[in-house]
Amino acid sequence: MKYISTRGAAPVLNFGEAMMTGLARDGGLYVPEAVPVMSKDAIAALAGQSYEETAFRVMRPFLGDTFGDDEFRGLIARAYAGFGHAARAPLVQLAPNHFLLELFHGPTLAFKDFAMQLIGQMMQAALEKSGQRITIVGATSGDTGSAAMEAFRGLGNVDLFILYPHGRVSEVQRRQMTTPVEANVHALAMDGDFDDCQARVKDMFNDFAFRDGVRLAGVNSINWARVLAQVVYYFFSAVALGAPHRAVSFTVPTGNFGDIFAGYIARQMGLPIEKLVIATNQNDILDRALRSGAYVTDGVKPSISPSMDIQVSSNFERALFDAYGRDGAAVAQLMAELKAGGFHISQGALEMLRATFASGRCSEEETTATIRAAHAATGEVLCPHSAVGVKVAEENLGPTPMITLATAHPAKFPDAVEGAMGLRPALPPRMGDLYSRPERVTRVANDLAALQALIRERTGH
Ligand SMILES: N[C@@H](CCOP(=O)(O)O)C(=O)O
Repeated sequence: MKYISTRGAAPVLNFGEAMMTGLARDGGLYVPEAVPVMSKDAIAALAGQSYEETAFRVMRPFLGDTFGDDEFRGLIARAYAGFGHAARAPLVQLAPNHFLLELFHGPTLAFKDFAMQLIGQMMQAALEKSGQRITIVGATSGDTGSAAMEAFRGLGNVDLFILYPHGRVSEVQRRQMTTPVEANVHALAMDGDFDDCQARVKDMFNDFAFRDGVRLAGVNSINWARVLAQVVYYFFSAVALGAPHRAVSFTVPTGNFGDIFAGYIARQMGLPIEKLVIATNQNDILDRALRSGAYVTDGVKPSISPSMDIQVSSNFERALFDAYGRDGAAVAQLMAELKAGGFHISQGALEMLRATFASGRCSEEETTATIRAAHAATGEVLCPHSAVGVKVAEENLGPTPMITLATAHPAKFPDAVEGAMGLRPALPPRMGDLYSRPERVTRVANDLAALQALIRERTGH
């Protein structure tokens, strides 16, 4: 299995190399040269299997010889052992044809744990073999950062730096990043919004002297391994509802486009997915782009679903690569135009995207109303991101079962949930002392050179 860049001008890599590389050296994102297809029988045989076994069978064809089978099974087992639900990703029924996939039973209470716990294991195994030490720099609007801290804290061969937008994540998210005591993890509160944080991370990857000097790696969904690990729960939930004999649709609360792109890969692998519905909050660039063809940034607006406060959705580049017939030069041109504010998607590419994705937007008031209504109707307490998904899913219900991804636990956003339904969701007992733990954070300016100096100093490079 080979991996190529969406901009067509970076070395072709194997899985292990792509995982440790993060962003391609031409600024693009790695994707498989060809997506392996699972036969109908192989999908049917996933029925009744554990989450771990499903992960093994779905991911194995993408790995080449990076890990042996027994080794990979061991990594998967360790990754999911700490989840707080025996099913790992339980399905809850909300309405006759509407299901919620609870992806918040991992250690940091967000869907990011599914991939981050596993790539933590995979990267650690790869580093033990190579004897290397790496520096991971990630950007977060709240959930990726906490999941990465949890997966990499205390590892001897990794220094982890997480950039988050100062004042724009929930208190629980912030404390999850600022309270780990291990010296190898660093929370950096940066001036600006998530797009600024993500842009500085990409700048660091595009500065080869810095990148090679600190041995830079990434754990955002620019890293293909992150996306791949998220493909698994599409299979797991769809099979539980009768795939491959019955098609399903998914609605995905979307910010950086990585989670829904994982659904797109599942569809390419042969999972019968009828519709993939993009659900956005008031930062609705993806919904606008799909409706009008204009992908134009408009400034990030803070919302009660902060993890989705994003305008530049990194993984949309992967979808564009396919929509433009895998023409790397065309994608590179679009990304250059994006730096200047935006671009227009060609008619052919737009038709391809619309054949796969639908979209919808949820305002702040609608998010609050959905939290309230879902609780009254079903007893389910939604986080604001999941509420965005449920509201948009309700507009897209039809004869095909709809699965909405519940991306985070409501207790990560207690103010928003309490504001909506008058009840303050409690953190699980194991996190009960989160509010009393001392915080450790460095305030940083949105300044590439200063950030690089700080990282060099702390890593000794
Ligand atoms: N919503 C994310 C933003 C980063 O996304 P990623 O999937 O590329 O890591 C967050 O919560 O940090």
